Amino acid sequence: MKKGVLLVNLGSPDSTNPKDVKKYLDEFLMDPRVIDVPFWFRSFLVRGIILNTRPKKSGEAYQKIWWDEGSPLIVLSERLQKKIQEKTTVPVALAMRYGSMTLKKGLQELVDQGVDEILTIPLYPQFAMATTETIDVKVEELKNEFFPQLQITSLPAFYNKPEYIEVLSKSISEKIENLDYEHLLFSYHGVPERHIRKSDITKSHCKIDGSCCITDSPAHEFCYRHQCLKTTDLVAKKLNLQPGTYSTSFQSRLGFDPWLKPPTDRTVERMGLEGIKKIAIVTPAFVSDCLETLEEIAMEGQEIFHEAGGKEFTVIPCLNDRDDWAEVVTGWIDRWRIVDVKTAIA
Ligand SMILES: C=CC1=C(C)c2cc3[nH]c(cc4nc(cc5[nH]c(cc1n2)c(C)c5CCC(=O)O)C(CCC(=O)O)=C4C)c(C)c3C=C
Ligand SMILES: [Fe+2]
Ligand SMILES: [Fe+2]
Repeated sequence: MKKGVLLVNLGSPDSTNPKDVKKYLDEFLMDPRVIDVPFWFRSFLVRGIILNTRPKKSGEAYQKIWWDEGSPLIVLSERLQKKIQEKTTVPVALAMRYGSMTLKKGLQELVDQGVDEILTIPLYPQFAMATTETIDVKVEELKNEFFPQLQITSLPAFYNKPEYIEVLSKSISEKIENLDYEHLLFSYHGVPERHIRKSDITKSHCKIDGSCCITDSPAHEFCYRHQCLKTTDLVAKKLNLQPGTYSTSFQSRLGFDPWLKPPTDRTVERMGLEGIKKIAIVTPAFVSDCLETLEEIAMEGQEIFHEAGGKEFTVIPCLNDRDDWAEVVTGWIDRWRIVDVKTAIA
């Protein structure tokens, strides 16, 4: 069998034009694993309310971060794919869960190169319904409909893998080692609390309180909150961060349901109001810099901090196409090529 790899990231609109943003947001927000309510209600919320105003606002936000080559998330993912391809003999393609760089095209690209066994690598460190699960489900649908001959496996979330923690920690220490910061904030993309309960395979563990995510349970394999807290904890141990000098928050809330807490914007504001002058912020739910890091954190977050009295706001870049990160992913691919997926990421 000939093996190939499909890297998968979230996707971006084709341009910052509100028409393109609307098309992209429609596909994204109509995904039942992103807005997980019955179809009629999702349709009413997304097509009847959100898409009337959001595309213009989001288009303006995208304009602030857009590069000459296109969306940062896409360009950075392409650079990573090229670097990995230079390091391995296995064909490596790239696709997005939403937008024009579809999963179908990515799978087809590998099939055209004679590949019949594929490892998909969702470029998300932590499992969530709205990240890893939606990719796995869509790939399965496409396999059943168009590529029944393919054997496909998915790389599980790597939130706690030593080689990932090592490069993430290194990327942070490079930025903060000579920095006189007072607090390091780990800001993860938020999800509605309901998503966490739905993903609880034990149906009894997740209380979304101070204890469940640090009490051993099989639920953790699919608990986004546990996995975010664990990533923070492992990095803190690696960097020898002292208690009280770092914390975790969740950004990008949308809608009125309860989302994971504490929210990043309120946390940053509170720190400024409490007299903290210098903070550093890292965004480990994102492997590539994107709207959520370049605009929501580096621009909006910084403004909120300054308005609340803060002075220095240092944003740590995502792993993007760092050489050591490309090496780590290539290591997983090569171990999968020689043995299997469990060994690859053991
Ligand atoms: C109900 C809404 C959303 C959920 C749940 C959600 C989860 C989620 N998203 C990411 C990663 C990214 N999200 C990005 C943009 C973005 N996210 C939402 C909504 C939800 N995300 C919206 C509406 C948008 C679009 C922008 C906007 O209008 O504000 C991006 C950036 C994409 C880019 O082109 O740069 C990323 C990346 C994760 C990891 C996640 C769950 C863990
Ligand atoms: Fe999102
Ligand atoms: Fe939990």
